[in-house]
Amino acid sequence: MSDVLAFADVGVRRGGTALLDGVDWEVEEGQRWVVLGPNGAGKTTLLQLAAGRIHPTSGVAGILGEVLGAVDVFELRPRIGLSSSALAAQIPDHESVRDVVVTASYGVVGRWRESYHELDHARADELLAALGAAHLSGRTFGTLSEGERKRVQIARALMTDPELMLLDEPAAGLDLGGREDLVTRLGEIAADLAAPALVMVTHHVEEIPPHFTDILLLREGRVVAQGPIEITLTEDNLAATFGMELTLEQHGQRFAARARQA
Ligand SMILES: Nc1ncnc2c1ncn2[C@@H]1O[C@H](COP(=O)(O)OP(=O)(O)OP(=O)(O)O)[C@@H](O)[C@H]1O
Repeated sequence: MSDVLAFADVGVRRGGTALLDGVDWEVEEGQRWVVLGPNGAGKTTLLQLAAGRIHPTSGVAGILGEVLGAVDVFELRPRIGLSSSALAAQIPDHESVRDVVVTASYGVVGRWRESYHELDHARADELLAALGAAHLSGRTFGTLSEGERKRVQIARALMTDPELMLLDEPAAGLDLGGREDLVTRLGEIAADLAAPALVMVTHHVEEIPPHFTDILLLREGRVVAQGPIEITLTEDNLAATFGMELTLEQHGQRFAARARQA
């Protein structure tokens, strides 16, 4: 198995602040990782590194067999799917949903719109259907609900057939039905052996989809614990991550946590 991500003693500093410190992390093909931690823990910073969008201040960050700093990131980025609200904010409101998805491949192959092959459109339709968004393909992005936008963003991130898929808080801002729908669909993607390695950032154990394999718990820029979910996601590790006593329940492949009552 080859490494998708190989971070060794990685740190990111801004001014006098350590956003990440001493992070060792390896993600292998076929793995589906959750990165869990409180606000400000450094989760988005970690994902930005994994996406090749920032460089470490210290340590070595390996991505898809290349080393950040010694590789042309513009060649690396198309191999990585990224879905985040910051990227979604750049999508024009008037763009049709089908174009939002199909244009993901424009930047990769650098072709003009006119020459886009019917296969690209078929792939976009297939991905929208897999995300339960086929009926939205003719709508403009600006008219979609938050939940619909999230599904379209994920279809877009999968369009280039990436080797690594990064999801930054995909369920943030969704109502209960929207969250459950998205978590179920992410579980289906995670169960698909042909799917890329996945890394999903979240604040909530309730949002961990079925079939995710591993978890990295982050607090104040440092790794609290990491490894297979079944042995790493414990009440003690959650308490150390969030700084409070928590009870953890497991229902099948789903989790729920709340404050421990006195
Ligand atoms: N350019 C910067 N200069 C100084 N501090 C920064 C900078 N960028 C981020 N930070 C700080 O680094 C910390 C980690 O930020 P990051 O966005 O990675 O956390 P996060 O875990 O994703 O948080 P959230 O869950 O709230 O989105 C935060 O305290 C943030 O304020």
